[in-house]
Amino acid sequence: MSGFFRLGVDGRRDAVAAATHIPRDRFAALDPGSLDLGSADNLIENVIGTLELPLAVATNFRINGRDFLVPMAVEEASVVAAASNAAKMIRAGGGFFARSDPPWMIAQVQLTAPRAGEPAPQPAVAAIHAARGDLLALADSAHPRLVARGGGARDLLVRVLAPDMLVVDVVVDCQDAMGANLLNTIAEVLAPRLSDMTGWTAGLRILSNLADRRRAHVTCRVPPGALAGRGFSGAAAAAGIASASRFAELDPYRAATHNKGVMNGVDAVALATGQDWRAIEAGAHAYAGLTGAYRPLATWRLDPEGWLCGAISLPAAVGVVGGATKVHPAARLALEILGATSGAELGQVMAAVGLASNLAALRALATEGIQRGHMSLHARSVAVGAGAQGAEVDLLVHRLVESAEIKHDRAVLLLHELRSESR
Ligand SMILES: CC(C)(COP(=O)([O-])OP(=O)([O-])OC[C@H]1O[C@@H](n2cnc3c(N)ncnc32)[C@H](O)[C@@H]1OP(=O)([O-])[O-])[C@@H](O)C(=O)NCCC(=O)NCCSC(=O)C[C@@](C)(O)CC(=O)[O-]
Ligand SMILES: NC(=O)C1=CN([C@@H]2O[C@H](COP(=O)(O)OP(=O)(O)OC[C@H]3O[C@@H](n4cnc5c(N)ncnc54)[C@H](OP(=O)(O)O)[C@@H]3O)[C@@H](O)[C@H]2O)C=CC1
Repeated sequence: MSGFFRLGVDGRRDAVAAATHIPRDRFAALDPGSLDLGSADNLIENVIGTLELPLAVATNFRINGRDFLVPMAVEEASVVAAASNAAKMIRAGGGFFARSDPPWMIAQVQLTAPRAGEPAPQPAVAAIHAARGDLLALADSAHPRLVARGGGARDLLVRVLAPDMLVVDVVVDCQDAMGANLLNTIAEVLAPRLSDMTGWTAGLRILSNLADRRRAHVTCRVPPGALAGRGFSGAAAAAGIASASRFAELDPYRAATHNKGVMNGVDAVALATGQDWRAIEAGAHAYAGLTGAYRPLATWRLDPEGWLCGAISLPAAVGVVGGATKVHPAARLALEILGATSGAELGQVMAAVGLASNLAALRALATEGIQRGHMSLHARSVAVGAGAQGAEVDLLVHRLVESAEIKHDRAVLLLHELRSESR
C-alpha cells in the first residue's frame, strides 16, 4: 500500500475497507465520540468525559508470510511513519518471522511465617510440593470453561524469598485472554488451602506482570540495499545500527531510550486494540532488567553477507477476548482490521512493530540524525498548536521546516506573518 499516507482520511478508510473486506460503514466506529458517555461511565469510575487520540494504520507489515494492516493509537508524530518505513525495509528481506511461547502466566500467593523469629520454611515447602496435584486441580476448578478450551493450571513452584516468606507461583495457560482476572481468581481460591496445609499466613494473591513464560519472539533479516538513504549507503547504515545495538547492550542509560523506541510501537498497538498497556510496559521493563543489568529488548547484528539481523523477545500478556476489547468500539474495529485470531498472534504483531520502530529510530540516529524525519512530521502538530487552520497548516509546516526551528513561539510568529501576507 505504497503512498497510503498521501491519501486523505476517507481515502485511507476506503483502502483499509477494501483490503480487509470490512464494510465501509463500520468505520463510523472510528469517528470522534464513538465511545459514548454511557459506555465510558461503565468502563471506569468518576467519568466526566472521554479523551481521544489519533488512530492510524501502519503499512508494509508481513509476518510469517501474512500481510497485516496494524492499528496504532499514539499522540507522538512520526511513530506510525517510522514503523511503516522500517516494515518496508524488513519486507525487502522477506518480512518478520514470529513464534510464541505458550500463553502461560503466573499467579502468585505470598505466604508469611506464622511466628516472627521462628521461621522454618522447609516443612511448608514440602507440604505444598506433596499436594501439587490437588492444588492444580483446585486451580482448574475455578475456571472449568478455560479448561474445556484447552487452558488451565500447568505447574506450581514454591520459592523461598526469605526465611519467613514464601511465594507460590502457579503457572496457568490462559489461552486468548490477557489473564489477569482469571489468574487473580485462581490465586484467591488457592490461598486458604495453602494457608491451611502449611499454617503459614496467606498475604497477596495476584498475578505477576513479569510474563516471561509468555513471550513473542520475532526476527528479521534486512538486505543492506533496503537501508540506504539520503547521502548514506545501506552498508554504512547497517554497520551503524549494529553499533547502536552494542551501545544499548553496554549502557543502561542508552538501553532505556532504545527501549522507549521499541515501546513507541508496542504501546501504540496496545492502546489501539484495547490492551492493558500498563501491564505490557511493566512486563517489558521487568524482563529487560531480569538478568540484573537493564538490557535492550531488541538487538541487531550483521551476518556474514552483510545483512542486518534483528531480534526481539517481548513478554506478551495480551488478549483478543476480555478486558476492554469488546467494550470500546474503536478497539473492537481495530482488532478486526488487524485480523489477529489469537492472543499469541496479537503478541507477535506487537513485537514486530516494536522491532520495526526500533529499526527506524536507529537507522535515523546512526545516519542523518532523528530531527529531519521526526521534526518535519512533528511540525504539523506544532502548526496546529499555534492556531493554523485548513490550508494554513501545510504552508506553516513548510515555513517551520525551512526555518529549522520547530517551536511554538516561532510557529506563532510565522503564522502571524503568513496571515499578514494574505491580507
Ligand atoms: C519519518 C521517516 C519515516 C521519514 O522517512 P523518509 O525517508 O522521508 O520516507 P520516504 O519518503 O522514503 O518513505 C518511506 C516509507 O516511510 C513511510 N512514510 C514516510 N513518510 C510518511 C508519512 N508522512 N506518513 C506515513 N508514512 C510515511 C511510508 O511507509 C513510506 O513508504 P511508501 O508509502 O512511500 O511506500 C523517517 O525519517 C524515519 O523513519 N525516522 C525515524 C523516526 C522515529 O523513529 N520516530 C519516533 C520518535 S523519536 C523517539 O521517540 C524514539 C527515539 C529516537 O528516542 C528512540 C531511540 O533513541 O532509539
Ligand atoms: N496486574 C494486572 O495486570 C491487573 C490487570 N487487571 C485487568 O484484568 C483484565 C484482563 O483480565 P482477563 O482475565 O484477561 O479478562 P476478563 O476476565 O475480562 O476475560 C477473560 C475471560 O474471557 C473468557 N474467554 C472467552 N474466550 C476465551 C478464550 N479463547 N481464551 C480465554 N478466555 C476466554 C473467559 O471466561 P469464561 O471462561 O467464563 O468464558 C475468561 O475468563 C484487564 O482489564 C486488566 O486491566 C486486573 C487486575 C490486575
